[in-house]
Amino acid sequence: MKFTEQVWNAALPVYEKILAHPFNQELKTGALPVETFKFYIYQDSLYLADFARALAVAGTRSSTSGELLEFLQFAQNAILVERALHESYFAEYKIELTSGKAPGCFAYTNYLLASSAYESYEVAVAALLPCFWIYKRVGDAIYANQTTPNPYQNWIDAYAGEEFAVAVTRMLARCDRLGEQASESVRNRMVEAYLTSSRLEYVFWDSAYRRETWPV
Ligand SMILES: Cc1ncc(CO)c(N)n1
Ligand SMILES: Cc1ncsc1CCO
Repeated sequence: MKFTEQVWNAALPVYEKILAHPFNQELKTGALPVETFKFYIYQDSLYLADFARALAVAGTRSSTSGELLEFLQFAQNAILVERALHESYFAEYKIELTSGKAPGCFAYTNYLLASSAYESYEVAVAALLPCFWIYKRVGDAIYANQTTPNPYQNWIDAYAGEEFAVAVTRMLARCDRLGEQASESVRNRMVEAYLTSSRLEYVFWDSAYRRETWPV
């Protein structure tokens, strides 16, 4: 079985919970409170900044310049997407939040940064896959069932769009190649990393929905 098929099946219950989460259900109908969306966009800007670093670091751990280039391009896009958030949503919604990472964002970004530096290249890449693939699937599912007009149309269009799809396809092909070449023990750790990041995707959305703060 292809690596991506294997992990999709392994994390399917997590994906289903993500899709059913009230954050995504309300994003789809447009009923999500704007304050919740602002909190999410702010956390996502903090996320994307570290996600870009983790992509770049993972790239440096590969053994080919083709892979390095691929991950540096992903990293560059993540920085551009982060900057676009400032030009669009931060300006439109006058987001001036300074609270820093909520616990959910903190957990996810630090997991990605740590795996990119301290896990093997293959495991680091597997940890980065849900960021692409789950967002693509969530974006497509919301796009197909959305209420229009929808105040969150731009967000939906970005993740259901062609440009994002190209990056996701490249990442899926990369992961299948790595999974195919990996030893059984490395492949098992890749599956585990994919599952952990999938859970952290859920945690991130849930944190945004609750506008999570530190308990102390
Ligand atoms: C939390 C999170 N995961 C994935 C993506 C898409 O890369 C994003 N923007 N935010
Ligand atoms: C996965 C992902 N999300 C925002 S940018 C990016 C890398 C795509 O090039």
